[in-house]
Amino acid sequence: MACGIWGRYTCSGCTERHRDRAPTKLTTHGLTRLYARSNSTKTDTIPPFKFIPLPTLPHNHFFPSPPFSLSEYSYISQFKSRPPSLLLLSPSPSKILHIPPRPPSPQKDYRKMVSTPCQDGLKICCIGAGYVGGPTMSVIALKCPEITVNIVDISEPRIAAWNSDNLPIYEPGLDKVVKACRGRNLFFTTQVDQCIKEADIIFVAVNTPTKKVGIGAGRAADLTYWELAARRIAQVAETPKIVVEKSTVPIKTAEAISAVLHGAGKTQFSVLSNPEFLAEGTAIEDLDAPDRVLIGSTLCEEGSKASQTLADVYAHWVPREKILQTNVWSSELSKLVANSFLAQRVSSINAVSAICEASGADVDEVARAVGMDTRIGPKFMKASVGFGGSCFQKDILNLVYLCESMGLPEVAHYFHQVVQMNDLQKERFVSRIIHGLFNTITGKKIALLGFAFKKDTGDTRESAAIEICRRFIEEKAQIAIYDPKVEEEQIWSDLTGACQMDKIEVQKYVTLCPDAITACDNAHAMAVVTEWDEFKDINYNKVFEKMIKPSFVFDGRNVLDHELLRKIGFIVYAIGKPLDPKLSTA
Ligand SMILES: NC(=O)c1ccc[n+]([C@@H]2O[C@H](COP(=O)([O-])OP(=O)(O)OC[C@H]3O[C@@H](n4cnc5c(N)ncnc54)[C@H](O)[C@@H]3O)[C@@H](O)[C@H]2O)c1
Ligand SMILES: O=c1ccn([C@@H]2O[C@H](COP(=O)(O)OP(=O)(O)O[C@H]3O[C@H](CO)[C@@H](O)[C@H](O)[C@H]3O)[C@@H](O)[C@H]2O)c(=O)[nH]1
Repeated sequence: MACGIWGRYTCSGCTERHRDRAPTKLTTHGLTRLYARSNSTKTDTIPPFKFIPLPTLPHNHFFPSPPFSLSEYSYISQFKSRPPSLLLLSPSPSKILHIPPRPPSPQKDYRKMVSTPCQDGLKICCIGAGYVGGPTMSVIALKCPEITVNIVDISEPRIAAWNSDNLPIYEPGLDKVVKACRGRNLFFTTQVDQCIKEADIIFVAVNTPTKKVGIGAGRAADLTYWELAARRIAQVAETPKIVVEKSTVPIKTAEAISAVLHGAGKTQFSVLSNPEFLAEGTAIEDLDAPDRVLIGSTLCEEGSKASQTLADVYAHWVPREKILQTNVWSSELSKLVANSFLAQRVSSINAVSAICEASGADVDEVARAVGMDTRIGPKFMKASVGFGGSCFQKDILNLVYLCESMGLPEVAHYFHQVVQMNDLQKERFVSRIIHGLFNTITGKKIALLGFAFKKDTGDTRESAAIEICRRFIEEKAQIAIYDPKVEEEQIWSDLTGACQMDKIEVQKYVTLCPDAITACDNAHAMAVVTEWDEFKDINYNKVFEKMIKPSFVFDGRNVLDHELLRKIGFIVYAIGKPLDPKLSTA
C-alpha cells in the first residue's frame, strides 16, 4: 500500500523515505493527528494562521473515496524552528475531502524542513508512569510539541490519576506542565502494546527496587519489572525501535536487555542508557535546566545513530555542550556513582555532626567553612536525621553488590559504610530523644512533624521517619504524625510494613493529625523529621502552651529558630549543634 506522505519526509509509520511520490490512496499511516489550516489559500507562508485540530484519527485510517490526489495537499515538516505535528493544509477543515487543487510547495523548502533537529511526527512511548516517567515525559512533551508522547503503565489507578486533576505524585510545577500538554501531544494510557508498536523511541522507567529474596537479596537491583517490560517490547514490536534505559540499573543491563530484545528476532533494537538525575521536589526545575544529559550507546554505527536521535530530542531545550554521549557502561556506572557520591557527602556531614555534638562545634559553621573551598563546594552539606528516598540506599547497595561480584570486597566495604553511617544517624536521633526524655518514652506522646523523605514531595520511600516511628513503637511511645503532603494510607502502609503489624495494632500507637498544632497537643516532645518550610512559621508560643512540661524540641533538620525556642522555654536538641545543658544525655 502506498503511504500517503508527500515530499521528502520520513513517515513515523514506516521507515521509508518518501520523495515526491504520488500514492493512490492516502492513509494516516501511523499519524494520529492532522491539523487543518483554515481560511487561507497560501501554502508557503507558515505563521500567522489558525490551526484547527481535526478529530484524532486511528492508525492507518483510510480516508473514504475519492482518494486524495497529492496535488491537493501540502505536507510540511517544520514550523519555525520547532517542528510541529504533521500539518495538513486545507482551506476548510470541515471539508477535508473537497480541497481545491494547489501546487506543491517548492522543493527547497522541504530540504530546509527535513534538516530539523528532530523528525516530524516522532513518537515516544514511556513504560512506567511513576516519579520519573511522569515528569520526564511531560517535560519532553512540553519542549517538543511535534513529538507525540505516550506514557503507559500497568497500573490502571495510576493512569486514571494522571488523567485527572489529582495527579498521582506531588511535584511543584508538574500540574502546569501536564495541563499544557495532556491531550495535545501527551497521553497517559494502559494501552501498552499499541503504544509500543507505534513508537520510534521507547523509554523504560519502571521501578528497579532492591531485591528482597534470592541471590543478592538486600543489595542487588531487582530487574524483574525491567525484564518484563523488555519482553513485552520484544513480543510486540514490529518495526525498529530505540529502547532507552531510564530506570537506574546495574552496569551491563543494556547488554542483557539487548539479548532479551533480539531473542525474539522480529526486528532491530538499539539500546541506549539515559539515566535520570532529577531530584524529587525539584523535578521540573531539574528537567528544565539539567546539569547534564547523559546518553550511553554501543560504539557501532547503529548505536551512534540512535544516540544522536535521542540527543536531538533533548537538544530542543538543553544546550548541546550539556549532552554527554558516552559508551553505555560509563553511562550506567555514572548514575550509580553520582548517587553514591551525593549520599557519601550526606553521610560525611552527618558523621561530622556526631563529632560536633561531642565537641561543642556547630555543624552548620563547619559545613560553611569547608564548603567555601571551591574544590569541595557548599551543596549537599546539610546535616540531617539521615537521607531517605527511593534512590540513595538502593543505588549504593547496588554498587556494593556489583563490587562484590567483581571481586572488589574492599571497594564494596568502602561504599557500604555510607549506608551504615546513615543507619547510625537515625539511631542517634532516636537515642537522643529517649535519653532526653529521661530514658523512657513508653506511653509518652511525641509529635512527629513530617513524614516525607524530604520537603516538597509526598514520597515516603526509605524516609527516615519510617525507621524512627518503628523504633518509637518498639519503645511503646504514642506518636502523633503530621505531614502536609503524604497520603494517610501511605503512612499506614509504611508503618504496618516496617513494624510487621496490622493497621489496628499500629493505630494503638499512632494517630495522624490535620496540622502541627493538633499533633503537639499534650505532647512531651516534638520531633522535626522533614524540613517543610511551613514548620518554620508555626506559632511556637501556642505550641508551648499546649505541650506537657518540660517541653522538648528535637530538630532533625536544623530548620527551626533554636534561640527563639529556648527563649519560649523549650529544651532544644538540634543535629550537630552544641548540646542544650538542660538536655539529659545519660
Ligand atoms: N524517583 C526518583 O526521583 C528517581 C530519579 C532518577 C532515577 N530513578 C530511577 O527511575 C526508575 C523509576 O523510578 P520511579 O521513582 O519513577 O518508580 P515508580 O515506582 O514511581 O514508577 C514505576 C512505574 O512503573 C510501572 N511499571 C512497572 N512494571 C511495568 C511494566 N512491565 N509495564 C508498565 N508499567 C510498569 C509501575 O506500575 C510504576 O507506576 C527507578 O529505576 C529509579 O531508581 C528514580
Ligand atoms: O544536604 C543534604 C542533602 C540531602 N539530604 C537528604 O538526602 C536525601 C535525598 O535527597 P535528594 O538527593 O535531594 O533527593 P532525591 O530525590 O533522592 O534525589 C537523588 O536521587 C535521585 C534518584 O536517583 C537522583 O536522580 C538525584 O540526582 C539525587 O539527588 C533526602 O532525604 C534529603 O533530605 C540531606 O540530608 N542533606
